[in-house]
Amino acid sequence: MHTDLIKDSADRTDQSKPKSPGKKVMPTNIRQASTCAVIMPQSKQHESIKMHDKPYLSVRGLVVGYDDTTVVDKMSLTLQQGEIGCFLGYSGCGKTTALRAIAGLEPTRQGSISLNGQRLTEQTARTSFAVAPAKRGMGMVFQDYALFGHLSVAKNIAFGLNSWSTADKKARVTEMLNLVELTEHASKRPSELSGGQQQRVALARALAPKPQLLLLDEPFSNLDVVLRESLAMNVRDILKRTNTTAILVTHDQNEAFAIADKVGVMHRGKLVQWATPSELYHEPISPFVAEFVGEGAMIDGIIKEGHVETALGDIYRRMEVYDELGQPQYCEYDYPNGTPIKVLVRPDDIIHDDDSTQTALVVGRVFRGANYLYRLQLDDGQTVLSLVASHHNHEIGTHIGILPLLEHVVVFDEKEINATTWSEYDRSFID
Ligand SMILES: Nc1ncnc2c1ncn2[C@@H]1O[C@H](COP(=O)(O)OP(=O)(O)OP(=O)(O)O)[C@@H](O)[C@H]1O
Repeated sequence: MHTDLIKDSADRTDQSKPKSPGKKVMPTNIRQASTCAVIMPQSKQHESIKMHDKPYLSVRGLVVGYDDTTVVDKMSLTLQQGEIGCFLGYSGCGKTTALRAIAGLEPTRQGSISLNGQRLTEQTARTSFAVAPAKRGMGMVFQDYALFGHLSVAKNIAFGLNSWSTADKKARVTEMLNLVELTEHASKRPSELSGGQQQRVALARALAPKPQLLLLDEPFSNLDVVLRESLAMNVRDILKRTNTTAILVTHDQNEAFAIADKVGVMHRGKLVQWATPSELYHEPISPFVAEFVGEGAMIDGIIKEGHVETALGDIYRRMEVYDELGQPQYCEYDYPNGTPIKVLVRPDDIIHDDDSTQTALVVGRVFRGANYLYRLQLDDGQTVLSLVASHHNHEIGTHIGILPLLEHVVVFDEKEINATTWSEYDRSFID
């Protein structure tokens, strides 16, 4: 509903609308949604700004399946050169199949893939062709690294450089060893290295031939959980230094957020949302994404004139609206009074404040080192989460003061299919 194009002719350039979403100014002329231009989340806003930049990687309507089962269902995404993308989702949702299809290792049933201006595959009613995997200029890093156990680290890295001159090959291997900080281990066999070091050899081997696109399938899954996030940051650093465009598959959200510029949440073969980590967290497009990415709670709300009533208090609404150039505008939404909605409340939206008159009952807590994650019950029985510095140690069964900061919330309509990002009005204009 709200994410669709809404017809406008009236006054797209109305000067009464504030131009910055951060600026707390109430529009003098509150209007209905039907008089506004385009309503879309910020993720789409970025897309619209980049609309005219030709993407480096473009996947359009990709369908992949086995027998009569569709495993990847109309996947579309783009990446600019040097960007790192990631497929994130539960086991069996189709991440690896999508990656393998991009590599050309799985036949596609529909759709097209283009990389660096070259069409790699296209399956339509009229055309059907696919470039062979070896000719796609892609590198792959597998879950088990697939290193050659009988070859040294240096020879593993040189493996894909057969067509290079001896001098160029030597220089490239030296450069790669340096990049992944394994120079002193050049003559060792993979079995003499730690898991993290083996993973870096696999990365260096895949990067050595300068692939146009690097594909990484769960590259950290064999490693210590504690090390994964820092290794993911390390890999990101290497990819950024070499301006490598890459796609990674993982089911670990922290890993995805640590490494990727764009994360695609997959659910039952569909790419539900393709956006930056911050957009996924703050502007999830559906309740599935909201619940899958990050922690939080959905609480009930009801539309009333000028605000939304919730158990945490009233939220005064201002829906963010973007014109066709992606510039923020403001607009009233068109939910009628009395419409029930869901409001996404993240743990950082609920601030603990001993002086607040609003309180909630502590019904659970998890120690997280620097923080406690408290589960708090509101007066009407609904629960929310709150991140509180760990020196505030409150027992289960006690009441603590809370200050809800619902200045920027995501709401879902009653059918739970449409998300809208709202900012709060400055209440002083309304009181
Ligand atoms: N070669 C195959 N033949 C038939 N079905 C397959 C084949 N490969 C995968 N599948 C099925 O396709 C679905 C998606 O598999 P895929 O490996 O892409 O999922 P995934 O999201 O990568 O899972 P995981 O995180 O467990 O690796 C699964 O139901 C799987 O059983």
